[in-house]
Amino acid sequence: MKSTGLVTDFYQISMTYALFRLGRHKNQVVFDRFYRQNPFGGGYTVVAGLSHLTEFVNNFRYDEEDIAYLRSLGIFSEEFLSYLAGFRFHGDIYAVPEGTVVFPGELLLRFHGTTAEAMLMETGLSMIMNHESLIATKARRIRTVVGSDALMEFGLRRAQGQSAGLWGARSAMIGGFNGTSNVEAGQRFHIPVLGTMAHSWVMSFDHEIDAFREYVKCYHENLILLADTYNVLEIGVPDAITVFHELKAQGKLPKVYGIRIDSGDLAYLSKEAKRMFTEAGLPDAIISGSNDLDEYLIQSLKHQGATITSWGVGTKCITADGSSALGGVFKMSARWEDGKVQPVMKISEDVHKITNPGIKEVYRFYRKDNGKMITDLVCLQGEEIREDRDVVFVTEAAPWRKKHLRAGSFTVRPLLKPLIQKGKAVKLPEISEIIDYANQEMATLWPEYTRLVNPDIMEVNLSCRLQELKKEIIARELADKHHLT
Ligand SMILES: Nc1ncnc2c1ncn2[C@@H]1O[C@H](COP(=O)(O)OP(=O)(O)OP(=O)(O)O)[C@@H](O)[C@H]1O
Ligand SMILES: O=P(O)(O)OC[C@H]1O[C@H](OP(=O)(O)OP(=O)(O)O)[C@H](O)[C@@H]1O
Ligand SMILES: O=C(O)c1cccnc1
Repeated sequence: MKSTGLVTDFYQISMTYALFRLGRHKNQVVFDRFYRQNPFGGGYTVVAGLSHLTEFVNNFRYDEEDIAYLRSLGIFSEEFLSYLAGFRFHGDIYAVPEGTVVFPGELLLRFHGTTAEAMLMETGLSMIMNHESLIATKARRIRTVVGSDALMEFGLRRAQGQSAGLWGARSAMIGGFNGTSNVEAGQRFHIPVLGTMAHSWVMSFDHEIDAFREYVKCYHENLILLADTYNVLEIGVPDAITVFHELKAQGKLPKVYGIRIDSGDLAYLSKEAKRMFTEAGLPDAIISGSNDLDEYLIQSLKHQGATITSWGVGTKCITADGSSALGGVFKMSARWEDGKVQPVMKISEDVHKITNPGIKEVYRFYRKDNGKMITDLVCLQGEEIREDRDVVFVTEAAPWRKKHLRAGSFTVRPLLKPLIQKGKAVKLPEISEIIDYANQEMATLWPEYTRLVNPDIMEVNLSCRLQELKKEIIARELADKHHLT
């Protein structure tokens, strides 16, 4: 596999070089990954990207041609270039598993390594997780409105590049799609490849009915005929009915058969088509719909009584229409000084940009009686969280607001799991397990958090000890700044 060492921003390499010259590149640090705002104005984000991330880390090295290119810039010493030539990640990464539903401000990934490792790898790590989590989230929004209908990912032709199409298709599966038209994704990730037929097939014949007849001679299952090349209700549906009657007479009508409508008024056309199929004795015919669909259009079509139960979604999912990026960030939270760990934080004029210091864990609380999610807690490593003790959450911005959980009324689990240990990736779950887990995760959220517009936002709590540590660091920094000590 190609090396990924150059998949970074130039400043990461120039800073690493400067640290190298100072002899500080091997200092140990901890970085946190989190995001500040849900995409699409929604109530959550779905984590995706860890499989790609482990590939990225495994291949993070500088090959001869990478070194030759860096040498050609005429900036770096030979000593530094030979350090890069031997560079490998030896640290640890803990991450919230793919398919987990997460919220703004909470810790999603904790990176332990040298300063050089953190700097060189930050950009690629963020790029992968921001992209794939964004697509998984868009897909999940679409899944929440289609219910149990079939959902096909059709976006490759409109994806922003091959890699976005490939990894986007995998992310869409984590977000709840049933399969993809992207054949490379089927091969790489063992996910179902699905599809119907294009106008080019119908237009390769003089008459639409010939195109349908030849297709059903060749294929005997999943016979979804594209019915809108000429006129859905006057030509497409009658032709499909004729062909399905012919198959029925031969005892060859499969379980899955029907039409796809890709233009016009999808509500009206699908209702009429369903009526025509039913009157023709084909009530099981599936009506599939596509054409620039997204979660809002599908919701509207359902409200209009559309009879579509199989949805093809391309452009709007693969390009994450409505939110061009997930703004996940990667910030230092601790560093080692003279063998001792020092919590650090970014103090900003903009209160939203203040970070949380120290080595932290994140816990999720569920109601014991119905399994629904209650809240999340970010705390310092070593804080004891137990199901047999009461827990009190204190709102950071309004300390008079307290929420009590009685011992025995909740279950709790840590969200971060080891992803890379001493530079080696742990075995990740199969995609089918990730998909099952993602579906279970969503089921723990009340619908108030999953509605498309103005959803409730799950509160992420900071433990009292973490809040204290933050206050201490801020007070110390401000005192230093104003020479008060
Ligand atoms: N009943 C409906 N209510 C709301 N929007 C609909 C309805 N039916 C279709 N749409 C959506 O309206 C948009 C425009 O549909 P239209 O058939 O005009 O598409 P088009 O892109 O012009 O057609 P074509 O794909 O043939 O070029 C599409 O996104 C389509 O999914
Ligand atoms: O609409 P999307 O959600 O992106 O789904 C994928 C689209 O790709 C195909 O269209 P094609 O490229 O043939 O062009 P068309 O829009 O003219 O049908 C297909 O017929 C869908 O309309
Ligand atoms: O299989 C299909 O129907 C399909 C595939 C890609 C794009 N549009 C439709």
